Amino acid sequence: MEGSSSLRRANCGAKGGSPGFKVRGFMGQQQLEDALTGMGLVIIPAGVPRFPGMTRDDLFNINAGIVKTLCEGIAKCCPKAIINLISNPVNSTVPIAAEVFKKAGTYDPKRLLGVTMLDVVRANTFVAEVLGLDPREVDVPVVGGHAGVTILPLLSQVKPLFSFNKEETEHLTSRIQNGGTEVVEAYAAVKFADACLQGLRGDAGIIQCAFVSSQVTELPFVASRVRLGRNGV
Ligand SMILES: NC(=O)c1ccc[n+]([C@@H]2O[C@H](COP(=O)([O-])OP(=O)(O)OC[C@H]3O[C@@H](n4cnc5c(N)ncnc54)[C@H](O)[C@@H]3O)[C@@H](O)[C@H]2O)c1
Ligand SMILES: O=C(O)C[C@H](O)C(=O)O
Repeated sequence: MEGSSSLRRANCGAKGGSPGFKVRGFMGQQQLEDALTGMGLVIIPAGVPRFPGMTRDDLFNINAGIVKTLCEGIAKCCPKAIINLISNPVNSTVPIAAEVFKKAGTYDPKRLLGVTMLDVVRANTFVAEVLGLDPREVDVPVVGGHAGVTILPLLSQVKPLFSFNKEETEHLTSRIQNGGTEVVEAYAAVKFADACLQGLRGDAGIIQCAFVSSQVTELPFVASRVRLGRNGV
């Protein structure tokens, strides 16, 4: 077995038990072929996530190798599968997968996709906030890549149509481009608060935790200062 690597495989149409599918687990390089053989869709979220202060590019050295290995397995065991790459940096893991498939002679650009839907969901949410609408009523086309300035929200094409001024356009573009960083920092803050609460168990006294975002200063929930008492109050 190789570390904590794990692969999950869902079989649609299995009999009995859960309605319509069952999940099986596989571990390590030696079970990779069993996990992949016969698959029509492979979704890859394997690899390390980033921490505050990191860019997605900082994940390249580890995740590139993981994606390469998995794609070599796909080329061998399920060359016709549709591949959804979630592992970051998506801007690089998709080209890595493409090169693996080209080398194996199985490359089909229509079956290789980088997952960037979060950019669209966040764009709809942030624009809806400005317009005072439900995000489900808003449609913001987002093109380009999945990192910083490569994420390009087409604010002139928003539905319902709206003409944003320069300040709104700059604010929304920046927030959409940095939405992932916002989430990474908020998640770290929540984990930190949780660790503080765990640490308080059985302790008398009060500790103070400062959550200071390095990049996103507008967000009250990221750049907040919390005072935690013995019961987390
Ligand atoms: N494209 C997107 O929209 C998007 C969204 C969220 C996360 N991500 C990226 O997805 C990746 C995973 O993020 P996460 O938050 O789920 O991390 P996580 O640490 O919660 O999960 C990663 C999983 O990968 C597994 N893993 C590690 N090495 C592996 C290997 N060699 N083979 C198979 N599995 C392996 C780990 O055991 C773990 O279960 C990160 O690179 C993150 O940046 C992308
Ligand atoms: O930003 C990240 O590191 C995770 C993911 O790519 C995201 O956009 O939320």
